[in-house]
Amino acid sequence: MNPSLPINGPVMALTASSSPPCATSNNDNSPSVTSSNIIMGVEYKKGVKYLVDNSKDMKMLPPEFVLPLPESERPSLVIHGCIPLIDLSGLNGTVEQRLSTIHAISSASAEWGFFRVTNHGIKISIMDEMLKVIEEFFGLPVEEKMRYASENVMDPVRYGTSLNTSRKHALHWRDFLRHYGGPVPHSYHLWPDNPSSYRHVAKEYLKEVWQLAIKIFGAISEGLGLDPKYIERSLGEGTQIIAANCYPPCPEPNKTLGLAAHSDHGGLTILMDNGIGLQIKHNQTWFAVPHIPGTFVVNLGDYLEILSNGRYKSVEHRAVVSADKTRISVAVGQGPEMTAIVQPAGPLLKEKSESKYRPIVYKDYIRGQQSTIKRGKTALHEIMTSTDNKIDD
Ligand SMILES: O=C(O)CCC(=O)C(=O)O
Ligand SMILES: [Fe+2]
Repeated sequence: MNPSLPINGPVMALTASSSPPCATSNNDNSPSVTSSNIIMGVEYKKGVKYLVDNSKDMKMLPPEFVLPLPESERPSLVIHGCIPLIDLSGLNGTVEQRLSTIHAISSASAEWGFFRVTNHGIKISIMDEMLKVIEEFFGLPVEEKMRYASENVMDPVRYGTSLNTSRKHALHWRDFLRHYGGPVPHSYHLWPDNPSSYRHVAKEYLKEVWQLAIKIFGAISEGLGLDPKYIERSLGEGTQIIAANCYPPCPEPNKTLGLAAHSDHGGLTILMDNGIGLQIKHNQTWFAVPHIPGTFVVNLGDYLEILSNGRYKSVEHRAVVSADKTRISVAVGQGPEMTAIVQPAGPLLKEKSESKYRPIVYKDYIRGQQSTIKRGKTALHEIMTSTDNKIDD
């Protein structure tokens, strides 16, 4: 990568299910997990689904999962509606339509760091197939999933639960499968081979998602006044990471989270799911993201916040859980190649001293961000303020 490089639509009515939260808190890191790996007689590292399936009649949330959330951060304290929705077909339309779509993407990126897209060009059939193989994966016997178990955050393929189980932290109600994708699928031979169609379907899906990301990166580049290929070029060979999440039904959903508040490390995360659960923080308020089949949710990650020198903000988001439904989400992050130096785009700075972020190698940033049990945007704030390039975890 070149070292100098590193959402508008119908606005729905606001309907508050309760008053909006106002305080930000990232304090979900109380060390409440005991050194034992056993919860209710079950090895919790095998996953929340395994725990639920093997603890008869779980009526209360095991204390290890109780997150010390202040009242204002409770999952049910959320606003519904008002999420930007962008019709991407405008990018292939007339000059006016293109400009108006680019404008919509720029303003959503600046105001929300988040938007939803329709007419994105990815067939519904491949989206459905991808969701199906992920559902099948999480439904496999635990021994099969544990073939991919790893606590090393940099391993190319990982099955696991909560955040980072090598560190003590209050547990999160979530199992995950993560692995690298394309654009060059180096680790393809390590991807799950069960279900048997997994590799084929995931490869196809990840290729399509990468192309969609490149289209949106182009619009974002133009919106920033950069060459349309600027961000694409900054990615070099690029890194794509899929994080598929499974959130089983939870006995006391208001006391825990599937995934605590965080921002993603890459440029753009493109996400689909099979139900509601994603929440995003906007103006210090948590908004519930509705589930609209056939559309994608697009999150701006830290890489774009840094590249834009803070003009666009990576969105803080979290996943809440439900009392009666299993939710699956498939989040795919697109970022630069691992050795890329992440820093603001040269053409956006008149003087070097205008840079608000210290340069950092992308791999080091991911390692720090994934290892930390501090949540929110702590990793990003640390590279804004620290005098060295190390993220303190
Ligand atoms: O499940 C969700 O909606 C959020 C997933 C997510 O934020 C992630 O995997 O980074
Ligand atoms: Fe995320």
